Order: sequence, then C-alpha cells, then structure tokens
Amino acid sequence: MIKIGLFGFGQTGSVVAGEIIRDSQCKLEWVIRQSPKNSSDYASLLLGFEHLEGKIVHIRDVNFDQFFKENQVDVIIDFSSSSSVSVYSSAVKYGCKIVSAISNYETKDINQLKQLSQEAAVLYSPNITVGINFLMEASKLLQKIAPHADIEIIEEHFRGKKDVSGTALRIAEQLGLDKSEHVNSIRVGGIVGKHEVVFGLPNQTIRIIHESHNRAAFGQGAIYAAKWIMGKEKGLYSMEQALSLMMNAPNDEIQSEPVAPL
Ligand SMILES: NC(=O)C1=CN([C@@H]2O[C@H](COP(=O)(O)OP(=O)(O)OC[C@H]3O[C@@H](n4cnc5c(N)ncnc54)[C@H](OP(=O)(O)O)[C@@H]3O)[C@@H](O)[C@H]2O)C=CC1
Ligand SMILES: O=C(O)C1=N[C@H](C(=O)O)C[C@H](O)C1
Repeated sequence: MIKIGLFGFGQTGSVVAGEIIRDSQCKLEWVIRQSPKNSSDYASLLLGFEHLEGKIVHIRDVNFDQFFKENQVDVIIDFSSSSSVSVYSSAVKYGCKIVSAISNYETKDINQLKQLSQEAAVLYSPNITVGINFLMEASKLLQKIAPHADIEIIEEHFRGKKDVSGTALRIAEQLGLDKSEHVNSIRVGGIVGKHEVVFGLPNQTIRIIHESHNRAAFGQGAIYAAKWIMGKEKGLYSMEQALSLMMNAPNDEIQSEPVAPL
C-alpha cells in the first residue's frame, strides 16, 4: 500500500484526492490546504465515500517537522502552489518522495525543488497526464520530419486560470520555440485543459491536439507517477522519463493492456 500525502484540495486537488481514494494500491493519509476550510474533516467524507481517509489539515496548524515525523508518507503529491516546496525538506528526511504537479514555479521555488532532488526522488511535471506526453513526443517527431514548418502552440483553459499554461511553455521549450512568441492562450468557460500544436506547411496544416475532459486525468497521471517513483533513487525526474518504457518499447513489446491509464 502506497501512503500518500496531498497538498491542495482545490478544483484539481479535490478530484485527485478522489482518484487516490479509489485506487486499491494507494491510501490517502492526509491533505494539507492553505485555508482553515474543512479543517479536521476527512476528504473521503467530503467526496461522498463512507469510510475515513485523508484528514484535511490547515497549513497554519502544522509544525512540519513534527507533522511529517508523526504522519509519514511514501509520496507527497502536490497540486497546491509554488510556495509549498518550502516545507518538503522536512518530509524527505523520513524517506518521502515528491510528485509535483505545480505548473508554474517561481524561480526560487523551482531551484529549491531541484536542490531537494539531491536528497530525494522528485518527479516534476507541469502536465501530469499520460496523453500530453505523447503529444510532446509526436510533436518532436513531426518537427524532425518537417524542420521548416511554422509552429504555433494554442492552449485553452477555464476563464479563471491566470497563468500561462506551464504545459504550453514546456512544449515550446522542447520544440526550441520562443515562449513569448509562439504560445497563444485562450481563457473561456470551464475548459479543463486543451493543448494544440499547429504545424503550418505550404500546402497543408498538421494539428496535434490533447484535451483533458476531466481533472481525473490529472489524478490518474499523478497516481501513475507516484507508483513509478516508489522504486527510484534520489534525483529529478520528468513524466516523459516515467513513461519512457511505454513510449520506447518496440511494437512487439507494447502490452495489449495499457501499462498506465490514458
Ligand atoms: N501538472 C498538471 O497536470 C496540473 C497542474 N495543475 C496545477 O495545480 C495547481 C492547483 O491548481 P487548481 O487546483 O486549479 O488551483 P486551486 O486554486 O483551485 O487550488 C489550489 C489549492 O492549493 C491550496 N494551497 C495553495 N497554497 C498552498 C500551500 N502553500 N500549502 C498548502 N496548500 C496550498 C489551496 O488551499 P485552499 O483551498 O485552502 O485555499 C487550494 O486547495 C496549479 O499550479 C495548477 O497549474 C492543475 C491541473 C493539472
Ligand atoms: O491550471 C490548470 O488547471 C492546469 N494547469 C496545467 C498547465 O498550466 O499546464 C496543466 C493543465 O492543462 C491544467
């Protein structure tokens, strides 16, 4: 059984908590959040389950050294905010691994995360769905085939998302594009997350699109990453690496059943 601690119980973290609770190989030990809302409640009861799992803890009530010593987990999954990284160091002292899904880190925080990976296994992914990583690999392959194509990235999210998609910025980086010129953001309605890479050629256009329809996609990806990182030594890992076995396997080795939920 993998014991998981979750940071964040917002529009994504609350859905991820449900996925963790449903997974027979995982147990949600606790959820830390920024406000006192639902403090001391159980995520399981708030999400409609009947058993007690995932006690909600208000960050202000936490003495982190004592908390992580008395509430040890195998993996912390983070869907909160950039600043949470400041408290991970107390947890990794007890062997805890980190799966961070924070899409846009402040520079000081990403540097702290990289520093932490020198003493713990850390997986960081701005988009932790399995499918977006196939989009990235497919886009890199197409760019190799058509190096002169014009390329634009379009990211679409819900109206309230203030930051530019960390996923889109990562795709631009992987394709060697200027992030400030080739990422186009659309903010409408309740779009969960859509990323499109548009390749413009003289007589045709090729579009590679990934859409997340439900935030459960992020939960499934985070759980896959948590299971994968369990066996890893200290170091900084990406979701591409976690999926590399699946993506690089020769055709005759690709399992009929997906090794990870798409
Ligand atoms: N990598 C990926 O695939 C994905 C990444 N994300 C990222 O996850 C993050 C959260 O997204 P979303 O759920 O939409 O945001 P919300 O604002 O809905 O939720 C943020 C949650 O984090 C909590 N929180 C904020 N700061 C802290 C802190 N320092 N310590 C503990 N808890 C904290 C908030 O607590 P409270 O509710 O009490 O205020 C809230 O529960 C964003 O960075 C987003 O980009 C989202 C989806 C997919
Ligand atoms: O804020 C979100 O919701 C999401 N953020 C990630 C990003 O910024 O890339 C990933 C996903 O698209 C949803």
